[in-house]
Amino acid sequence: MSNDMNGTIPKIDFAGIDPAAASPGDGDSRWATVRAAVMDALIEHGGFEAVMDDLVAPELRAAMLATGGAAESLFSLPPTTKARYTNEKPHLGYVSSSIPGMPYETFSIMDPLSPDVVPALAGLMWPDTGGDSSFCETMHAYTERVAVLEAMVRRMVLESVGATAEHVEEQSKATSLRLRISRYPAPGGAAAEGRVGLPAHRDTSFLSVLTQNDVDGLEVECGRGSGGWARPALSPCSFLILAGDMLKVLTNGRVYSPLHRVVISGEKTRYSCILFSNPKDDAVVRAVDGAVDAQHPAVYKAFGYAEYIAFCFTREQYRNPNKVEAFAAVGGVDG
Ligand SMILES: O=C(O)CCC(=O)C(=O)O
Ligand SMILES: [Fe+2]
Repeated sequence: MSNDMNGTIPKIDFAGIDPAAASPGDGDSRWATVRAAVMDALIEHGGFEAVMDDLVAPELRAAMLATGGAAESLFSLPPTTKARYTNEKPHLGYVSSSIPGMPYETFSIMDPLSPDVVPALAGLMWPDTGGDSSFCETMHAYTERVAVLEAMVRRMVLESVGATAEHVEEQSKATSLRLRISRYPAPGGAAAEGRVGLPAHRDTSFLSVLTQNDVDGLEVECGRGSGGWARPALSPCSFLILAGDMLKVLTNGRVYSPLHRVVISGEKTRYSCILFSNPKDDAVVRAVDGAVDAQHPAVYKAFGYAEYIAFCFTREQYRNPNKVEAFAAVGGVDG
């Protein structure tokens, strides 16, 4: 697709980190080592591949993403059925791309761990059976496991910029999760070079944790835009972590929010599953106290997340790759 595909992003092994430990604490040297690697990767590239063998059991992963799994069963429904999953917000619910040559479809599910949310989706999709219980169980179990990794990485970042345990806790309460499941049909021989499945953009989230079936496609800019593009080949036990614009704000600009895109080639349909963490709509987003000092003056003004999202969806801003700078940079746009 691009002539600049020579980038790489770091791979970080989470072995030895116990996600069940309520309080890994500063005395835990393995935690501190992984935390330092996470922070370096997010500062340098805004993303990394997390390898965590025991986070999601192979059967659960297959039930979600393999042939016949929850993602495939959802997208196999007739278009009129899928279209029932609507939301008044433009980025939520079921969306199919209206761009010719880009037959991408996605379900964006707000608060996927709230007990009624996935059953409500299943009830709309399979009204005759009142919702499919194995679908609901798979979606819930999968999201719960990936959320453990998301919370760990967010905590590592916050600790790295001086947040106290209370602040980490407070920040968690102001965070909501969104699950996005997407399908990118195989272009087949017609697109030997690859077809853009999703144009380059930055995520508005704190963090995005991505898994996929066995079809690669995600490309990430490296080195804060100066290191070429990487196309990580994800293994079944790896998770691609990307920082979004809101994490950049929390860390007072230290963490980078990389451009990324999806480019599809080959004969096999790609399914991806992304867990996003975002500020709640009524949250005020501002840098963590410890991230602002004499050496690091505030880069962004504090702002309401709902106002920011409304700004992102205006016609003028929709394609702007530097929305957070346009909205909240101290002293105007500074890139
Ligand atoms: O589906 C993917 O691989 C990436 C999608 C993405 O970047 C997004 O939904 O924000
Ligand atoms: Fe994205």
